[in-house]
Amino acid sequence: MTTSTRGAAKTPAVLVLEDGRIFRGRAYGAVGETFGEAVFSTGMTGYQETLTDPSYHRQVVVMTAPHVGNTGVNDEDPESERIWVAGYVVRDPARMPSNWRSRRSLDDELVQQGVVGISGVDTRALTRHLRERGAMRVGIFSGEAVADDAALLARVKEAPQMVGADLSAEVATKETYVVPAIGEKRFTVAAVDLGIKGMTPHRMAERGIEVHVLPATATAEDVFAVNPDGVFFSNGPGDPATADGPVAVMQAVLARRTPLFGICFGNQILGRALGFGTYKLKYGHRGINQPVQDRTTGKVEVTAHNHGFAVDAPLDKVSETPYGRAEVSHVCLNDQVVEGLQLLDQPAFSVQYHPEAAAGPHDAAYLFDRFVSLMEAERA
Ligand SMILES: NC(=O)CC[C@H](N)C(=O)O
Repeated sequence: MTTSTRGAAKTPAVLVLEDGRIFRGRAYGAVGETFGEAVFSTGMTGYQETLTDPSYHRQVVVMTAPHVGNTGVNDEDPESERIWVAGYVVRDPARMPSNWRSRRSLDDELVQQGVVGISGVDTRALTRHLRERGAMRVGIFSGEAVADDAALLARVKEAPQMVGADLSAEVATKETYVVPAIGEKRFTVAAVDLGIKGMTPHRMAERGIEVHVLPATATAEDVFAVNPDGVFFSNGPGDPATADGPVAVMQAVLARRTPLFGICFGNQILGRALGFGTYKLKYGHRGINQPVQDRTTGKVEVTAHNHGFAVDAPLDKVSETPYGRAEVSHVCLNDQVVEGLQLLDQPAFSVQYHPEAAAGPHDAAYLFDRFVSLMEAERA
């Protein structure tokens, strides 16, 4: 591994997809090797939020925006304590970052955190390949890790798959912590951390909520011990089909009829708790300009997404579930994928996308207000 970005920029690197397609470029960030699921993000801004989103654990992120790193790295925008992406693929890294908040270059930050990346890749061709063939395993190799292509391909094929991956406990807090309400405290929420982003409790705190963030392994007793007005299930990495523990906790919350809100992985958990299945999308939704319709109001919002799986629920009818009637409340207008669920007989709902908007448009901020309204109604 090198700490000299200047040196790394000259180090050859190779990206090997599991179907044998190979892209050559130069080392970006740390020199070495890494493996993960290759996914692409179409966000033109917000690379710090992307890199530090725990939902990207074990994924190698390909940026479709051609210039990355232009605004450097600041201390305000990270969504967690560290970079979580397994690897980073860019076309043309900034040679000279410039922004009033910038503290260091993205290249240096990747080196410091040991994140292996590659630059100089035709990210448009790579993205088209992933759109056609679907998300798949990938390896990035630079420096001494470079070997003959067949040997590298064999190693990529040995890497773990995303289907069946149970990853929340690897990224979530080990200890409960409290994010205090900003201003007057109005509600207490128990938030089950499956890979939570920092902006999520912040958006609740802004609304007078004291947020108790609990580990992914929290039991229903742990959740109720907080005496919550509402319960929240966060975003997170991995395959929702493996999340039996959080599904059981959510079912206990539904049985008590405590107001409930879920984001992303939390939406998938609600789907499973209601008896729906989940499935892997061909190449997922990752970006900050995805059009979603709120079917309860008819309004279309532009939203931030990061999901590779989705809930399999009927779009055209109300479903009977063990917890009363449920319906699909939000749908993605690009591909009709389920983007939200709501119960009709009790205060519970979730969305597959990111109303905390870090990074992303703020169109969906009203969902935090909807959660507050459910808690208000329960109290009235
Ligand atoms: N951001 C998330 O919560 C992602 C959820 C899940 N890991 C998926 O890929 O669909």
